[in-house]
Amino acid sequence: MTAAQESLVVTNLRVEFDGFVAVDGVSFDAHPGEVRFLIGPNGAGKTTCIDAITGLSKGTGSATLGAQELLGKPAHKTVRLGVGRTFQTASVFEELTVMQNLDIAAGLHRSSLSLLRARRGRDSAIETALAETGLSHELATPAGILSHGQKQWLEIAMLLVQDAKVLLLDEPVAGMSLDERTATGELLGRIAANRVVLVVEHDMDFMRRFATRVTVLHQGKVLSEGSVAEVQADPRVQAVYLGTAGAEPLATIGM
Ligand SMILES: Nc1ncnc2c1ncn2[C@@H]1O[C@H](COP(=O)(O)OP(=O)(O)OP(=O)(O)O)[C@@H](O)[C@H]1O
Repeated sequence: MTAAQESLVVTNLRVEFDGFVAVDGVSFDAHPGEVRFLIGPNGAGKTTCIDAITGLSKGTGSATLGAQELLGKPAHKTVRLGVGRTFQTASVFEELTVMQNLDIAAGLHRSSLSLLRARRGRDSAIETALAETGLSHELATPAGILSHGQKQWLEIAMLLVQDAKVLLLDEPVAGMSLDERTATGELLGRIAANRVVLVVEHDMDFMRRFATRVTVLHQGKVLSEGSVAEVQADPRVQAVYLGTAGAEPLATIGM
């Protein structure tokens, strides 16, 4: 796969819903080679940031991938520019096999009938995505009976097959076992080598283990940014996680 080494740069992003400012002047950047985390208590504006970047919500300010402005583009054009995302609930085709899901992602324009037939040859992007995500032994498995973790990995594999330059992952380890979380963290580290990987996550243990850089949002604004150690040591972050309903207690996040 040949994803370009372009960075995602978000500048002064603002999203308003009927007068309520959900994202208020947020700036951050994410580069290939790092596993970037966006954390914050419930309602901090994390998902809304991703929605704005991917064209699902209207935002002002700027979000660029290389020289391309993403804001204001419809969602399908953002996808074509190489920006892929996953949702908290995996959105795979449950009745189709792993291979058929990947075929669809690869945009191989086959008839419905041929999609239902076992395939002989596989293209190299699919081979690589299968190997990366550890799904090579599940080719013929209907996606609906994959484990929760495997469904998330299939979604990631679908983005890899599309050669996404940016992967925006919304709570990718929610509901996963500890082993699946570890496997996911290791997967993210591998695929981030030449792509932008931005993870929205509530799981603080996962964040501590796998984040290379973290932005903390609170009430629509950037509260803190830095390495895991830096944001954990930031008294403003500690105060938010101590005093905000819905946030995990400090003991859980190790602050
Ligand atoms: N379509 C919408 N219309 C109105 N308000 C919205 C809409 N989407 C989000 N919001 C509000 O914007 C704020 C930020 O929501 P968002 O989902 O981005 O937070 P979050 O940090 O992702 O939270 P969580 O961790 O709970 O998913 C919340 O107060 C939410 O209720």
